[in-house]
Amino acid sequence: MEPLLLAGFQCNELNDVLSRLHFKLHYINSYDKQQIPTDCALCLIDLRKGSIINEVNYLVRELDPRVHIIVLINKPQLDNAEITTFIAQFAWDFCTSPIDPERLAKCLGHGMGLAKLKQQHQSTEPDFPCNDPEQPIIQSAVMQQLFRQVERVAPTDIPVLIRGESGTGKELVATTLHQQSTRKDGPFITVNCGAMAAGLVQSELFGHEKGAFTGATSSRKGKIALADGGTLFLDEIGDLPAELQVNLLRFLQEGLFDTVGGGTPQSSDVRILAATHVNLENAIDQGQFRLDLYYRLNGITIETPRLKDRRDDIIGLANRFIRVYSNEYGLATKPLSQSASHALLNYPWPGNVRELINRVRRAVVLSDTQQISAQNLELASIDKKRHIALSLKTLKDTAEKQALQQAILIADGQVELAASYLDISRATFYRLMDKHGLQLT
Ligand SMILES: Nc1ncnc2c1ncn2[C@@H]1O[C@H](COP(=O)(O)OP(=O)(O)OP(=O)(O)O)[C@@H](O)[C@H]1O
Repeated sequence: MEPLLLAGFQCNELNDVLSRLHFKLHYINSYDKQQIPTDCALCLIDLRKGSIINEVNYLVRELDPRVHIIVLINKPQLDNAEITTFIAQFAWDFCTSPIDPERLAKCLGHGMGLAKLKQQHQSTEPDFPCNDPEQPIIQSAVMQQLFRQVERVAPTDIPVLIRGESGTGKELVATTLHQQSTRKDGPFITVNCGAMAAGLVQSELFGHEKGAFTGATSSRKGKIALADGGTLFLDEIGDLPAELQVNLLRFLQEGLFDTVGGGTPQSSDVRILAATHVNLENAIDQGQFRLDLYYRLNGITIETPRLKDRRDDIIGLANRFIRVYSNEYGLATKPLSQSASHALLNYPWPGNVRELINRVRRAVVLSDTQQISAQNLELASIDKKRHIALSLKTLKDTAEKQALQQAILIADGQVELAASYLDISRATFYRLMDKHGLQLT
């Protein structure tokens, strides 16, 4: 029987549902590591009293990152930023009061089954589902959804605008669109509109004839002509100079373009994909990007999410890159330590997947123990800082709660008097009682 970890339970209301499930119930009331069964795959946390949020923040850090967490809350708590942040960061699912026993039972059964499957699979294969180093890691629901969209759009010739922060995988999406299209045997040509020298952009994109300018000793094909029969990927499209925006627009409208110094319009059969990390609508408002070009490029939009918004991909990606760089440098492939996994999952990743790659590559080279540690990833101090901040907050909250309890006791349950002992108003006293889930007995 699998242990179901239950945290924060203070009432018997759910005993019926829980007894129907064939799990070994394991209640914990303090949040230290010793109490957590090592083989638990599912954890149900009752946050309806709200006051244990700091403690459960500790708890989840002690859990194996593959443990599924299900949270119970009251509907109004959806307005509480601390609680919604916790749910967004850690929960696999949540149920709101009044709890529907059928829904909860299904949720627990499903959560346990899936978590067990993941644990079994990942213990033999760290970066399920994708073992092939050429294939993207798509374990999060949001990336699975994105790649389903890619699959549907790829076989069409509709232009696609890929938007997302730097390092989120825009180029990866573009290459996948090409590989899954009918043009896959044709060329895939990338133009980085931000990286081309201003004077050469025109010739890079459209090509030039012999003698078109000083130094043009022979004629040369541009990227548009080179992409004939395949895909042209215009990266950082927001950086394309205004003059070239006009020429590109003409090509997109008429299929024709002029080489530099050439007299006869040329044609090329290409599918256009474009990517941007800047907000093109703002660029349009500021007169830096043409609205008509925007419409031409934006047949379909695909948004690549930030890494911090797809936590389920982080461990799979890290394992992938550990393997890639261990092979590249001829080193043993090491697993991530528990603290390294937690640090990876808690870090905000401003540089997205590219930053993850850099940290893992460094860690692979620097690690001199059996496992890759948070220190090797240069995330140890960040993790510690969070611990200190959390413990300070927990200490403050605990002291506050104790002071309230003592004041109620000494004042014999008279709120006015208890509030005056603590030098706070009656309203504040009630608010704090609510925060800590205290009641007058
Ligand atoms: N899901 C994924 N699976 C495997 N590798 C990934 C994934 N997403 C991104 N990467 C890798 O991360 C790196 C950065 O991705 P990519 O270059 O596609 O990002 P980008 O959004 O185009 O970045 P930029 O805007 O800086 O050009 C690449 O090496 C890419 O292969």
